[in-house]
Amino acid sequence: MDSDEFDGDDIADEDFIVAATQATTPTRASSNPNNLKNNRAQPGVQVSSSVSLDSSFPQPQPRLLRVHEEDNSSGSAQPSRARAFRADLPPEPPTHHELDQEALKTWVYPTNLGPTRDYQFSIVKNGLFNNTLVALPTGLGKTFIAATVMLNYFRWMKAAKLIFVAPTKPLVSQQVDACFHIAGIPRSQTTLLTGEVTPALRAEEWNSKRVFFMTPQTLENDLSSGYADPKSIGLVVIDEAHRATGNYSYVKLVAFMRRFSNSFRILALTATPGSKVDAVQEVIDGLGISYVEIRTENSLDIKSYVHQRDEHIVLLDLSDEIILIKDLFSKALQPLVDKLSSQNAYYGRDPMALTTYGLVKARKDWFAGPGRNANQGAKFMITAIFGILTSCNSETK
Ligand SMILES: Nc1ncnc2c1ncn2[C@@H]1O[C@H](COP(=O)(O)OP(=O)(O)OP(=O)(O)O)[C@@H](O)[C@H]1O
Repeated sequence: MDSDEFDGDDIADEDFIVAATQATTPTRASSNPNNLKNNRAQPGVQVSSSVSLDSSFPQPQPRLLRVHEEDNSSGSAQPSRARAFRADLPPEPPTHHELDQEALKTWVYPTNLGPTRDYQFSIVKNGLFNNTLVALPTGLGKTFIAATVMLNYFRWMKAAKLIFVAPTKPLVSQQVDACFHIAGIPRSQTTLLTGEVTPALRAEEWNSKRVFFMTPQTLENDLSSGYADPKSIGLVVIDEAHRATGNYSYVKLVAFMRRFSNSFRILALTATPGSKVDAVQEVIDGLGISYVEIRTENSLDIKSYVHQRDEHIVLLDLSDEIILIKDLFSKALQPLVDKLSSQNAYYGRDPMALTTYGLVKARKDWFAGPGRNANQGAKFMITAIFGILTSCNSETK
């Protein structure tokens, strides 16, 4: 997991908590889109004995707990936190996805990694029924959590597509592995779609497969070029979700999907949610998050799983090639940065010192201040420049 946070500050654990608790989660209907039978204010859960999945699942079977959702108000393993006035909302229309009514009665939880960890169980439980942002320090099993949520949506939905997106191919491959080995999602139903896959094969895969592992850019392309039908998507798992700000693909693809469908679940995962309220809020707003699960290394329920780190910092000089690339990048971006500066929209002059958060904030400030009375042309230009610099900035970090 890389550590590119918004402003390059070291993030203090207290800041995580303060930022996440001060950020607000929207309660609009779209944050809770599926209206699955289980998609109501969270009832208590009961854990029955271990059972295996139905016979359509491949061997070797993962060991699973089968959990029955029951309408009881007692016995909840975890007290439900702020259920944000959901009862005040009008009933949601039923989902258009075809559901397996029998499978909907339970959700399953793999136990083949070892004893159940309470924090993972609780995060999975909430992630299944809410559009959730999970902030969990590195190495504590986000991959497992994602695989388990994917497994349940795979069972519940008969034909809907389930998508895992991560910014790099290695992160995508790690999840493919977990879905096969931990969750036992059938290999025949999954595909890893990189940019190199030919258009003909892409169309074929979108027609025949159910579980997709991709980078956000490839998903964005497939949605806009019509290979992927946004209405067919039932779950999107977003890794490295702290990137979901500004013009980054994550935000664009979720916005695009919501134009066609409100009936898909979002599970967003990150180890570095951002230390500022605004930054976390932007991720929440950008993805339509309705629930936040946040842990730091000091959280009581994860403390015993956090290993002491032995850190040796080795500073390496940049290679000549990297220095040349940085130089060229900097020269290419300089005119844009100068333009912003001449419009009083950004005060820094060094393209390599830009930060995503700084750009987002400067854009907001400009529109609220100097740019408020600017003509339409100037507004378009400033928006375009901020857009280009934000996406280039993600690449240079
Ligand atoms: N419940 C569990 N029991 C035993 N081992 C586990 C459990 N959950 C996760 N692990 C193991 O912990 C290790 C780290 O898990 P994983 O890679 O999912 O963490 P992560 O939070 O995704 O890390 P990163 O932030 O680096 O992506 C893996 O070897 C995984 O098998």
